[in-house]
Amino acid sequence: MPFGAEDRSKPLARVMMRAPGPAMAAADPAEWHYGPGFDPRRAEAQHADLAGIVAASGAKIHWIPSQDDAMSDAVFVQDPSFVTAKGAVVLNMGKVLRRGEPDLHVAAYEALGVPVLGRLTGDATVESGDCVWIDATTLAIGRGARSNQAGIDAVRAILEPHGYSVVAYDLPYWTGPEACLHLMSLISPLAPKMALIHAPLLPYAMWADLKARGWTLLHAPEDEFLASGGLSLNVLMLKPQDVVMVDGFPKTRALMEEAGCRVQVFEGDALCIACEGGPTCLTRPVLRADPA
Ligand SMILES: NC(=O)NCCC[C@H](N)C(=O)O
Repeated sequence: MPFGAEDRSKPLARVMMRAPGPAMAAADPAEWHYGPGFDPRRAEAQHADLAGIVAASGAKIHWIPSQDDAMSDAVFVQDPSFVTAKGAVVLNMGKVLRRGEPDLHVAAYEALGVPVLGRLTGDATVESGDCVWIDATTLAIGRGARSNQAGIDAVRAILEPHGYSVVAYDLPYWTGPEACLHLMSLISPLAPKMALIHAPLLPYAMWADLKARGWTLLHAPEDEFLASGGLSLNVLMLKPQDVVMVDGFPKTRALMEEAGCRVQVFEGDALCIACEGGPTCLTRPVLRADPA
C-alpha cells in the first residue's frame, strides 16, 4: 500500500481514525482534563459526522479498533505517529495518560504494511500535534509541554538519513502544562503555502521563517479563538484550500472563504471543544496523493 503524507500539495488519500467508543464513554473528565461540555454519546455522533465528511472527500479511512482499553485520548490519532514517504515514525507521548497509544499505531502500521522508520523511547517525547511540515522535506516541531529536546533530537536522528530536516521552535506557557497546547493549536495549514494562525502565541521565529518562504498567513479572529479554547483554528486540509472545521465560528470561516477556501463544518462541542482536539487531531494522514 502506498504511504507518505508530508506533501501538502496533494489531497488526503488515506487516513487512520479511531472512534471514541467505550474508552471515551468510561473517561473521568477531571482526570482527562475534559471541559464541561464533555458528552461521550454526542462525541460519538460528532466523530461519525467528521468521518462522513472525510470519506466523502474521497479519502479511505483505516479504522484503528476502538476498545474498552482506558485510552480515551486515542481518538486523537494525529498525535502518536506520523507518516513519510519512507515510512512511519512512532512517537512517545508527553501526556502520561497517553503513553499506551503508540503501540496501537505500531499494530495499525503492521496491518497496513507501512514500515516503521524509527520509534522514540525513554524520556524522549514528541507528539505529532507539535509537528508541521513546512515543505515536503522540512518538519517543524514545537518544543513545549508535550515535546522535549530529547524527542526532537530523536526525530531528527530518524529523519535526517532519509533526506529530511527538522527545525524546532519554542512554544509559550499559555495556560500551563495540564492543557493541550500543541504547535498545531496555533497554526493550521490550508494549502502548501497558506495557513490559519493565532499570531500572538505563534513562535515569532516560525512566523518569520514562513513569511520568508512566501506563505500567506491568515490571522484567526481572536474572540473566536479564545471562546473556543483555540479549536476555531484547528482546521483539517482535505485538499489544498478545501478544509473542514468545527461549526460555530463564522468569522474564522468567512476569513478562509474570502481567501478562496471551500469550508465544510461539523458540530464539535462535545468532542473537540470539550476534549481539546479538532479535526486535524482526529485524523492521522497516511497518504496524500492524487486520486488513482
Ligand atoms: N493534536 C492535537 O491537538 N491533539 C489534541 C489532543 C487532545 C487530548 N485531550 C490531549 O490532551 O492530548
